Amino acid sequence: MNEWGWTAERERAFREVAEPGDGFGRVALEHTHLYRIYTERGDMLAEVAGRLRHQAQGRGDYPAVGDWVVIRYREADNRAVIHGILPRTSKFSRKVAGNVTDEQIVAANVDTVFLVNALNLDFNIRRLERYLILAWESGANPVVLLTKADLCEEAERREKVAEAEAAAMGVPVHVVSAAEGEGLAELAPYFGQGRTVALLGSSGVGKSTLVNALYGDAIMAVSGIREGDDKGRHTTTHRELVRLPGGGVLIDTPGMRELQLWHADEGLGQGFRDVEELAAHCRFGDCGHNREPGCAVQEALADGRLAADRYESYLKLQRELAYLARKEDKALQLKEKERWKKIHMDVRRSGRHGGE
Ligand SMILES: Nc1nc2c(ncn2[C@@H]2O[C@H](COP(=O)(O)OP(=O)(O)OP(=O)(O)O)[C@@H](O)[C@H]2O)c(=O)[nH]1
Ligand SMILES: [Zn+2]
Repeated sequence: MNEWGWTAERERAFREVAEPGDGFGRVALEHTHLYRIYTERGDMLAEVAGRLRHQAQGRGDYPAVGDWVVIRYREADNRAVIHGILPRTSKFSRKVAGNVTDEQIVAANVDTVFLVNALNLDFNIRRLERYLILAWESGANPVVLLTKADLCEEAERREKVAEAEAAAMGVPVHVVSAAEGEGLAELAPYFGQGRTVALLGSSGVGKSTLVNALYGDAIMAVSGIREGDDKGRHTTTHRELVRLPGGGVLIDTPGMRELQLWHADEGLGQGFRDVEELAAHCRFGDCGHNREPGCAVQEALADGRLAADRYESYLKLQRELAYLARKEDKALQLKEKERWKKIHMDVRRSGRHGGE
């Protein structure tokens, strides 16, 4: 299973919890109540054990694409039952739709996340900053991909690369053209044996085209068995985690396309290390960076070491995160209130029974 990302560290974690006869697998797809997983015995369907379901406190406690799970084989129907999830080395999560702030994992155990931006018209440095925050928060290593190089003049390209490098602060930046195959060879190191890569980027930046280019002609071999649908046409078997023919594992889930900033204070700090480092030099620990004397941020803004629009962007993201945190707080308070109401009712109900 090494080619799927199984490591000695995961083996140790598995040994700690596994019982004799247990196996392990990696989640490739989530259906409504079923998971498609890769195991030592091949590709199979798995369901979540009742106990795991009862212990789950939120959706984040359920398996997600990319997870390594502890399973028990069910010989009778060649399925498996998932009994546990091994510790995640990284995770991308989003809020569950609706009011209550619950976490849904959209991809787990990602080593490298490609932050995909197109070099033509929709290149946007502010969006890249958001992606970087998300990436730092996830625990995966970000890599910036600037796609559609063939649609961008040389001079403009250099300028955009410089902008991206400034925002990315040490994160590698690669220029590629999936259409012309340019720059793809540079990406090979991220697809070493068992290394997992996920893609993050808005619609139309060229993610699917890039995936196809990375697969090369082998896409059919990777997708595995062809299944006939009821109209008699042939479709490939859908998986959200697949192995590339040259090595490496690729995660491409729709959920990755709907990621929002959430619980990203740490990511914000890492994505804007320049601002945070300046702030650490302000005279006052609680400096609001407005008109306080000895404000290192204002000084840097004044002498141009910190660009005004970058600082604006930082403030905007900080406000956004604070807003989300307040919203979540409210949701939690409501949930707590509901819980107490229910306990109260249960107590009353049992009291009434007791009096009969
Ligand atoms: N010229 C050029 N066009 C490209 C390149 N990569 C993708 N495109 C085109 O850009 C359009 C969008 O590409 P997709 O690969 O579908 O983009 P995506 O990011 O997967 O979009 P979603 O599936 O909506 O998330 C398509 O018309 C592609 O042909 C490239 O390197 N050069
Ligand atoms: Zn300050």
